[in-house]
Amino acid sequence: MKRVGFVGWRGMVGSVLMDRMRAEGDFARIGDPVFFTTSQVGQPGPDVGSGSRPLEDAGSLDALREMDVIVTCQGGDYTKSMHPRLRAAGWDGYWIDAASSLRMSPEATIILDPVNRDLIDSALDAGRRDFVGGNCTVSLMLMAIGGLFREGLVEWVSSMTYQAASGAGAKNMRELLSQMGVLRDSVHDLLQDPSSAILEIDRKVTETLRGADFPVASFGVPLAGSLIPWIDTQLDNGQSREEWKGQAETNKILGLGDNPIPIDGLCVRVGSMRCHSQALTIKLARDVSIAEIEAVVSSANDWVKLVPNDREFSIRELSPAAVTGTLGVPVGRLRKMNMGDRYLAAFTVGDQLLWGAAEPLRRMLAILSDV
Ligand SMILES: NC(=O)C1=CN([C@@H]2O[C@H](COP(=O)(O)OP(=O)(O)OC[C@H]3O[C@@H](n4cnc5c(N)ncnc54)[C@H](OP(=O)(O)O)[C@@H]3O)[C@@H](O)[C@H]2O)C=CC1
Ligand SMILES: N[C@@H](CC(=O)OP(=O)(O)O)C(=O)O
Repeated sequence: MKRVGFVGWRGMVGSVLMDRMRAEGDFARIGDPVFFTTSQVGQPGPDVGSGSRPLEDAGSLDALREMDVIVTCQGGDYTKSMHPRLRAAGWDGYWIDAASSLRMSPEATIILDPVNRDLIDSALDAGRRDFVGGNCTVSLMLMAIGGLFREGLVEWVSSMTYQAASGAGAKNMRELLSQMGVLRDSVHDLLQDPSSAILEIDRKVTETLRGADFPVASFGVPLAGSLIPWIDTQLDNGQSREEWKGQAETNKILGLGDNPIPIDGLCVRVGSMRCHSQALTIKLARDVSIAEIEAVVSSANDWVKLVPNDREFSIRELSPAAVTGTLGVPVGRLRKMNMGDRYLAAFTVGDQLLWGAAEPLRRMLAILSDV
């Protein structure tokens, strides 16, 4: 792997990717990293160990065609604009992408190597060149309960999500914090006074939340002190696109094309910064003991972490506050439900910028270094 081009490296997902690559010493394995930009051509690029060079033009087919591998975190519009033209021009390098645009293309493989390394290897053997990170919610769910799928224990899954502001972008993370600040400021004086009436505080907060001045430019509606029960666009069947991805991408990642496992649920945005959480209802293919389920879940990969179904462990270890910024994917609240012995409850949390976005890309690049 000689020349690796990075596009979108200074965005939110790209920055997480760069941090992880630095932390793992990945740049030392890349002969010649080349950094591109859509807006800062010629400005100094990052120094990843061999000095800074001017940024190249991410819109230049000629410059991109020089690359053996292109890693892009620039977004779907960029992919739609550049990828077909590069391929049409005969470029046969590897394209590693964080955006969703190419995911369901028959030519593309969705990458989550702790779960589907076999599919990735088969795709490489077959000469495939497009490798795309999965939707964050899907990847995190599979990192958590991939063992149950692997053992054929899943008949269907319903995933109810609690998704972080980061999934909507950097501006949205800022807006969430601004909203929190505005709410707090609106009752600053009342909060100083321990004897003030809580219903008066609540009334003021609600008034602020609904006020014309409340900062909602990015989300369109309040998120702090509220939630948003819709993520991504609206489909004709009543699902949101985020909900549609659950079944479509999971089955593609697992290579279950002809025999898809039903997966559905409601996706909800909550006031978490960068961790997505999911409450799962899993219909088991057969009645299996909780001890067996725990063994299967916890042995699936190096990052899944079983949290005992115990109050103290759950509130301390199974939350965005505990997980944010880490690669661990805790799974807990594992218990059989009132509906019957084949109905399993689970709760899982994961950092959506790490396993949900940057980490599968980083690892794909590492796999290519060994090809
Ligand atoms: N956010 C998420 O959770 C996930 C996102 N993705 C995919 O990744 C894509 C990129 O997402 P994300 O990283 O959130 O996008 P960002 O908006 O953070 O970054 C995208 C690009 O915006 C440009 N940019 C303009 N101003 C700035 C600035 N002040 N700081 C940094 N970059 C700036 C940069 O391009 P340039 O240098 O060329 O100007 C950058 O590469 C998404 O479109 C999506 O397809 C995938 C999984 C999860
Ligand atoms: N849609 C996700 C983030 C994301 O970028 O997803 P995708 O990579 O599937 O477009 C969210 O809002 O939380």
